[in-house]
Amino acid sequence: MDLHIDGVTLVYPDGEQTLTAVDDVTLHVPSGETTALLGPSGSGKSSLLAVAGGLTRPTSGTVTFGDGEPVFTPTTPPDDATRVRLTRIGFVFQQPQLVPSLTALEQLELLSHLRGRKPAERRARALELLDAVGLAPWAHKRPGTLSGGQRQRVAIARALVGEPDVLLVDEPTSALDHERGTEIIELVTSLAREQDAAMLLVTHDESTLGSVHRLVHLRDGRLV
Ligand SMILES: Nc1ncnc2c1ncn2[C@@H]1O[C@H](COP(=O)(O)OP(=O)(O)OP(=O)(O)O)[C@@H](O)[C@H]1O
Repeated sequence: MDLHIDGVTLVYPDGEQTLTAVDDVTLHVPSGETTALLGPSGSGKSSLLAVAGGLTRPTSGTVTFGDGEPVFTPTTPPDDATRVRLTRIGFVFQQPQLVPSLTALEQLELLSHLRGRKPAERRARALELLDAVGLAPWAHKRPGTLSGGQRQRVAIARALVGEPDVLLVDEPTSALDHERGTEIIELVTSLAREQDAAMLLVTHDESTLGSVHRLVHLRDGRLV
């Protein structure tokens, strides 16, 4: 489903003053495509992703999926935002943020459970995705015995397990070497395309971006 960010501004309180982290950004990511968001440190990339994912309410502007009503606005109640996050958005963060005591398979099954899937469906879907990210042989391993790249693959599979409309990915390769980083970006872009999810990817590293559809640059909170 398409992701529409329309006229989004995010202002943080900053002592006596305010700081405009995102300044009137309008961005459209078509279903099945990946847009990479580049820009120097502090330019507002993570802030824009937080608004797109309903983690932070915009000060003004809206976020809409497909041609429905806006899902995130300055007045969206927190419970509504939580429900949209759980059912329609997949997140991949810089650190995989896996549960240490759960196996790769269980990490995915837990999320499916939270999304209300039936047990038999959960297992089949989790195994299918672990296979898609090349981790079928590691399905019963816990995060402590996986490599950094393998852990990030589990996080990608987990983000996709609920068939999200929108996939939001923040610097997924910062803990990996260049070759692993390129592989991870290619993998997540191709899975998003297969599932018809609109994907917004934040990164510093332009050299890993051969597989994305569009690059946009942010500077001082504005698209340039
Ligand atoms: N919770 C917050 N409260 C106040 N100011 C914030 C908050 N989060 C971020 N900022 C400020 O907003 C601006 C944009 O930060 P943001 O983290 O979005 O940038 P970024 O482009 O993602 O940076 P990086 O590449 O270093 O992660 C910065 O000036 C930052 O200091």
